[in-house]
Amino acid sequence: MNNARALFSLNDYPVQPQIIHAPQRKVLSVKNVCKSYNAQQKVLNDINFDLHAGEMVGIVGRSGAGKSTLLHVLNGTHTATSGELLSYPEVGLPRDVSGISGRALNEWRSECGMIFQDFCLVPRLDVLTNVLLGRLSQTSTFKSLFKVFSDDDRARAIALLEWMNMLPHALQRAENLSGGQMQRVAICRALIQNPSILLADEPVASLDPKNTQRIMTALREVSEQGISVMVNLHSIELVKNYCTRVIGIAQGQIVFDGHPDDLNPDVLQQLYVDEISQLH
Ligand SMILES: Nc1ncnc2c1ncn2[C@@H]1O[C@H](COP(=O)(O)OP(=O)(O)OP(=O)(O)O)[C@@H](O)[C@H]1O
Repeated sequence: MNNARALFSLNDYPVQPQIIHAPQRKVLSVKNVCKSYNAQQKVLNDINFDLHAGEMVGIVGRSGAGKSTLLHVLNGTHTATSGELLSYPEVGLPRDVSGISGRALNEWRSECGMIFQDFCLVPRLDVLTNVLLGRLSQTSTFKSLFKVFSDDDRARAIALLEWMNMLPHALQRAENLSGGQMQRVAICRALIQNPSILLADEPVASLDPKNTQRIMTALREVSEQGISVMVNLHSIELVKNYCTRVIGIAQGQIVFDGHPDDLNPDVLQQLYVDEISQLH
């Protein structure tokens, strides 16, 4: 069991953030990935990077640059038009997870968990059940039909909710939560799948400063436990405060990949050139 898999185990609870020093194990290699939704536009154009355990990577770029598309392609919700996504398991050989389907794709989506912009919670179900739904891909069809979850799953869901200060809301319907609370539940649901990679698509887009800080701190704690976190952000300040690495995308291409401290005015100009020129 690696650090990521040990995360939030009941024995270790409460979580003690563990500082992990580079270099870390490679978990994913993105090679020459392109994505087009139609013949007119290449939304992702020759994307290449390696992802390592425990990294907290901010993805930045102007609206429409391709940030969401990148996360969807990594998680398999959208299929890459070309290129490879090499997943490096703890044991065994790397395998290309682009273009997989069926059960293999479900397994990959558990391994590479995603928090979607609209949370994707089931409004009429309570918070605890919403978190447990994250276990469905690892539960038999019969059990998932009747929402039968093991005691271990329940205990883990409760531990995650407690970590996120959401336990008092466990029996409340998801539809009655605030945006920040929904985001916290969505994080718990992604984590109950024991991912080695966690993708978050603009998780603080509509949150107030307190909830923003809470969510970003939680994501950083997750990364400190050895899970690779990739998070789409519109705030350079948040990238500098929370991320260990930043990937800048402009028109579907990576134009910067490095430490947040190295984001200089030239890079920012390149990333946000259209938005800046529109202000003048
Ligand atoms: N499902 C889709 N079908 C067709 N085009 C799409 C689809 N999803 C995104 N696009 C287009 O791909 C481009 C990149 O969109 P994407 O959502 O990845 O950008 P983004 O950088 O995440 O933007 P934002 O910051 O506004 O969320 C845009 O031109 C968008 O219109």
